[in-house]
Amino acid sequence: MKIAVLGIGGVGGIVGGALAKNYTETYFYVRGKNLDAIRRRGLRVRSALLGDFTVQPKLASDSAEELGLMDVIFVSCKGYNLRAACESIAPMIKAETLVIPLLNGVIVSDMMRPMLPPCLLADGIIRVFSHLEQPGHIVQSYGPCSVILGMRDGGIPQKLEETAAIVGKAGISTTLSDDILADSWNKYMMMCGNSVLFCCCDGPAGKVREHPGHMELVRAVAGELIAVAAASGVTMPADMADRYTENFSKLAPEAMSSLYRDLSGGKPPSETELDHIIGRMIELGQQYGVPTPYHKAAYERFAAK
Ligand SMILES: NC(=O)C1=CN([C@@H]2O[C@H](COP(=O)(O)OP(=O)(O)OC[C@H]3O[C@@H](n4cnc5c(N)ncnc54)[C@H](OP(=O)(O)O)[C@@H]3O)[C@@H](O)[C@H]2O)C=CC1
Ligand SMILES: CC(C)(CO)C(=O)C(=O)O
Repeated sequence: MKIAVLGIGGVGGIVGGALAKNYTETYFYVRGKNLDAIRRRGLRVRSALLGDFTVQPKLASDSAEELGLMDVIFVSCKGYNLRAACESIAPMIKAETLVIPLLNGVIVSDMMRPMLPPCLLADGIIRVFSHLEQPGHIVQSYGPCSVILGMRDGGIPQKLEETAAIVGKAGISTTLSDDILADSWNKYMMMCGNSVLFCCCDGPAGKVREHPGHMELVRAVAGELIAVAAASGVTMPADMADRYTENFSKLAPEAMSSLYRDLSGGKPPSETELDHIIGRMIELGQQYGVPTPYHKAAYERFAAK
């Protein structure tokens, strides 16, 4: 099976690096200085989980035509690049190609379906902290790296099973899920909910917790997510709001999400995942007639900057 990874940044770099080291039919869709560096010196990975190594994939290219048709494509760009990324990989897709987004967000496959030619489209959820240190150099300095893969309809096609086995053998703990909708909402709840809280209070977890009445705020944000999930047909566990509130109370005071880090660091909102993460929740709320006032407040606080 030919497996391509689009976007050799924090996520694509660790997944692509692990694959290239362990699986010969690995291809990178990568561009710019990153492509130049990988062509010259290979991809250097410094990972708390996988160790330090340098690898060359079978081929690294910014040309879909040169890479050719693929059996599997992991998509690991940021949300604001998703449409362009889907257009870029179209020539690599045949009807049997399995496309797996690893982006944050909720059921990203729903967003991608109209952007792609007919293909098998899965959802992927990755838990990792990794980044592109400099062109051709990926760092995962601490923590685990795990992936959950599944199809929106709950089925597990053979190609997904084979892909999970290959990623697992490459050292990344990989689970197949027959309820990826619930898994996706579960991670989104944390990523989106936390980002809303950081944005509303304009600070990390410690600053949110300094606010009098912050417990009510945390519960209200969780409530919006749970209500929209329910309206879309996904029932979260009955104690979800309690679990979410408890987990938030345990975050390190300096904890923040990548979205809030980007926004508070002054990146233009269009170069962050504000629309992809918080904007999407507002859209889903509108679609299902569920009010999302805290998501709107967080969004508006940064959208106009
Ligand atoms: N980093 C992490 O620890 C985690 C990230 N995530 C999520 O994973 C997703 C990816 O994040 P992350 O890896 O950090 O992002 P990065 O910005 O580090 O990497 C994204 C890469 O995609 C490349 N890219 C974008 N569009 C294209 C394209 N059309 N063709 C080729 N390459 C392209 C970018 O290249 P270029 O610079 O040329 O645009 C960049 O190298 C996000 O949704 C994020 O929220 C989820 C869990 C953890
Ligand atoms: C949830 C977390 C912190 C790590 O997976 C993340 O995805 C992010 O902040 O972008």
